[in-house]
Amino acid sequence: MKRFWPWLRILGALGILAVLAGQLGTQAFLDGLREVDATGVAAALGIGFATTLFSAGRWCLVARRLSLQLPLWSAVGEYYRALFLNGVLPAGVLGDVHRAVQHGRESGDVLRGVRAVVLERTAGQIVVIGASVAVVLSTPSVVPPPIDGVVMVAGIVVVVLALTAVVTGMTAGKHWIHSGSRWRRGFAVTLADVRLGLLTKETWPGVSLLSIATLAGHLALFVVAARAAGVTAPVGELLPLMILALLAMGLPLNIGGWGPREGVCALLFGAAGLGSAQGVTVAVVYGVLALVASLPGAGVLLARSLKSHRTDRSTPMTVERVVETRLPTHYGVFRAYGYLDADGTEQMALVHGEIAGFGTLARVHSECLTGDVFSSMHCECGDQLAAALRAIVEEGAGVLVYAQGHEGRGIGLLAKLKAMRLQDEGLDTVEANIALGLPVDARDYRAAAEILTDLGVRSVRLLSNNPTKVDQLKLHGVRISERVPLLVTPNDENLRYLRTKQERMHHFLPHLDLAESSERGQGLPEALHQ
Ligand SMILES: Nc1nc2c(ncn2[C@@H]2O[C@H](COP(=O)(O)OP(=O)(O)OP(=O)(O)O)[C@@H](O)[C@H]2O)c(=O)[nH]1
Ligand SMILES: [Zn+2]
Repeated sequence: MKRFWPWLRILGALGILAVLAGQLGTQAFLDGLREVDATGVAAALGIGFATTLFSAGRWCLVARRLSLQLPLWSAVGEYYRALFLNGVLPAGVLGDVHRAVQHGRESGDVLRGVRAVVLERTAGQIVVIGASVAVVLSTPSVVPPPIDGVVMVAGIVVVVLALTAVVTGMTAGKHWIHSGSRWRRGFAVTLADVRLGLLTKETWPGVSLLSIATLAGHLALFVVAARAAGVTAPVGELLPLMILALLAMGLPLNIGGWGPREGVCALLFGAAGLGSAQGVTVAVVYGVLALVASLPGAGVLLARSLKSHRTDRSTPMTVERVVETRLPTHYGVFRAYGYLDADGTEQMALVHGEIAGFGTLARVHSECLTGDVFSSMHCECGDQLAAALRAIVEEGAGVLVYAQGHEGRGIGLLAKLKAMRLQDEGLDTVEANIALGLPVDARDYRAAAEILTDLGVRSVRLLSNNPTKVDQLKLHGVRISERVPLLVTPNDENLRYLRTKQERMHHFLPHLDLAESSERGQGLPEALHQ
């Protein structure tokens, strides 16, 4: 079924267009294509910019609430590219799928990235459905059956789903967040994201306003299309028809929005006495203008592919592989690779099993003498090192790069010890570095990135909770297909330190919240431990 669905959509859209062409002749379509002039193109680009800005703003609001970084201008670029791809590729959603997965990968959390896009698009659809219900209730005379019925059913479905989400979120969701079952926990996390992304007072007013502004932009483009097609009816008379046409574009049976829109316009314009053929012409002009409005997306697509082509060209390596030897450990047997980096620092990587070039499970572990060797409870490095080696062996293959020169987040061992003393006196881990006149994080990831490349790793599933580490490795050309959490149980000694990492350095440490809300001493769900 999955394989046939895209073809079914295309066949559905083509079917609607063919029926319309059969009944009304192809003239209405040809008229539509002919009516687009320079003024129409300029209006489309201007309105398109405004609607893209509003939609991208909505995406930023939702994504940031889900703790994903997303600067507005990069969101605008991605949105443009998605609109263009939605318009030119079959199925009408591939651009959005690409945007969601890409952003999720860049943020190190694919599922969250996808949820952010689904939520912001859903918010837009809910506003269109709400406006359509308002049309049916206020001017039922312009909505012939079966369109009125379909709109009301859509409205009821939205209300029921929203109520179900709220009620389940307040009941099962609350308990399932602690469940041992991955599926239940996934469901609870999704519900929590729906609440965070759309329903809290920090998001819903902004998301609603931006969705209404986006809808207003689409309607303005429709009015431009109607005027270009020679329709002189007052805007007030046209708006209800256009709202319903926009709703139809959300139906799955379309190609880049084409198909249902033309069908619904033919029906509605016919019922309003404006002529079915005229309706199809308006819909076709709208389709062409919408495609024009998305054209900057083609520019973004080109610019991004040129950029990735450039970064793909290999830059000279600064690390030198010096030695390779077998290293049996308590966790399993590894191959140890010794390198010298550009500063002459000795580096080492451990490889287990046959690593695939893509999606390799990898850990870039910053050296921590106190944690890794002496099992210090001030930080969680030692436990993470053990958990990472265990996870790699369990996986059957993977890499651990032990990054020397990263001690104390790059400030060195003695400075770290001083920072730890300041923390005993009450400063937090960030304030302590600042008080010493040192950077909060001075780590350089170039050598680690080059070692991964040298070992033939093309993309990694990175064991880390640190978004900056993800960004830094990407900056040095490492492709990160997924960020895999590496959570270890906190103890009384490091809870405050971990909280600071969560709050001030934006590390993803959701288990701290779970630990706090679960009964004291009960610990964490076992599955959270790697
Ligand atoms: N300056 C300073 N460095 C510390 C402190 N505690 C641990 N470190 C160092 O922090 C480095 C680890 O960085 P973290 O920020 O804890 O974690 P991370 O490696 O960036 O993130 P993960 O990949 O999630 O483990 C190690 O090199 C430790 O030596 C501290 O209190 N002050
Ligand atoms: Zn440490």
